[in-house]
Amino acid sequence: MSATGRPFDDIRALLAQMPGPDIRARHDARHRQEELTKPSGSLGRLEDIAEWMAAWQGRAPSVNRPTVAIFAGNHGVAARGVSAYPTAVTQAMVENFAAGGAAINQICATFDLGLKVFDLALDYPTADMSKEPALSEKDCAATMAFGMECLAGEPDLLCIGEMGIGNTAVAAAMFAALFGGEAADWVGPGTGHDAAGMERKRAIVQEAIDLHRPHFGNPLEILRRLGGRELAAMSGAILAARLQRVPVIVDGYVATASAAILQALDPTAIDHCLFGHVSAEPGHQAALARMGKVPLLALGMRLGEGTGAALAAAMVKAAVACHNGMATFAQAGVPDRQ
Ligand SMILES: Cc1cc2ncn([C@H]3O[C@H](COP(=O)(O)O)[C@@H](O)[C@H]3O)c2cc1C
Ligand SMILES: O=C(O)c1cccnc1
Repeated sequence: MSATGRPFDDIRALLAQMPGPDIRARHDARHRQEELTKPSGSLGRLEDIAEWMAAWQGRAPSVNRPTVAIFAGNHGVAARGVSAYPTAVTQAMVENFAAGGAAINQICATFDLGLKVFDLALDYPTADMSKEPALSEKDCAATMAFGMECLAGEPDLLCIGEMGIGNTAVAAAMFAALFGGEAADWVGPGTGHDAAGMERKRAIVQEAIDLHRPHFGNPLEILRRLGGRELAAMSGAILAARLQRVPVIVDGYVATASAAILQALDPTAIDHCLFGHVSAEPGHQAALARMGKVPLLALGMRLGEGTGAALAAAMVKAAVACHNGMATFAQAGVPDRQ
């Protein structure tokens, strides 16, 4: 953290240092696609993915250390009943991740993905966003810096997921702050709510929107006032990945809110991100559309914990395997088009 200035100044300084895509590597990948033994363009989006990987890795694409990072945090606002489940589930699920009993463990095992779980002061929920800012500027910036640590194992493809009871309410408030509209436009059932639960969730998210509205012009203020620790850590992780030229796959509704903060700070800040799936949480499609992002998968999932991103990572691995392992027309002696 800088000795002078405000904690967020360091984040802004990093945003100013973001590398762009490697045009040469992308061009080389495009060229190779044309020589592989398939009709031109026939691998559809897999071809775009191979080029996107090359552009952000700055070389011929490869996936040797794909990693799912799950960030876990607790939210003061959860005590008001915005979730169908109790706050204790966050810690219990972190233990379940460690024991191998969660959906994400099985998906990672199926596709040979590494899994890292970062729990963020679970015994100390953030302040209730409906009453006060969830985090101080200092804590928010420090938590973003902590999120950057997930690059330590040098992943070459990073999937971003989260665990935090109540965080679909938090994400809904953040989307309203970033994209406009009211709570009703962004609040969905999350883990599942009856009509009364939905009504309560909407009312509480609306309180948070009304309280913090004067600050909606500043994306980092939105993150600290309405977000929480896992949201801040995911924003930091996505930014750090960019700085280290690591392509990112963003998970569902909640992880997308962290990416949206970075895009609001700089429209190019999430060009190295692929959106793994569209969640069944109703606001996710709307948020992705606002961000100009087309998700890879649509499986009707609404779990979080990195599951949609991890499934998409399997597609990225397949795209890169085709790109690197297929024979060219010349190698295979297959006649090219006339
Ligand atoms: C057992 C269980 C496992 C989960 N894994 C992810 N989430 C997901 O649900 C939470 C958000 O939904 P809400 O805002 O309604 O609380 C997050 O923790 C998210 O990752 C889970 C939720 C539960 C209950
Ligand atoms: O899409 C998500 O990220 C999501 C949806 C419901 C519950 N938790 C997370």
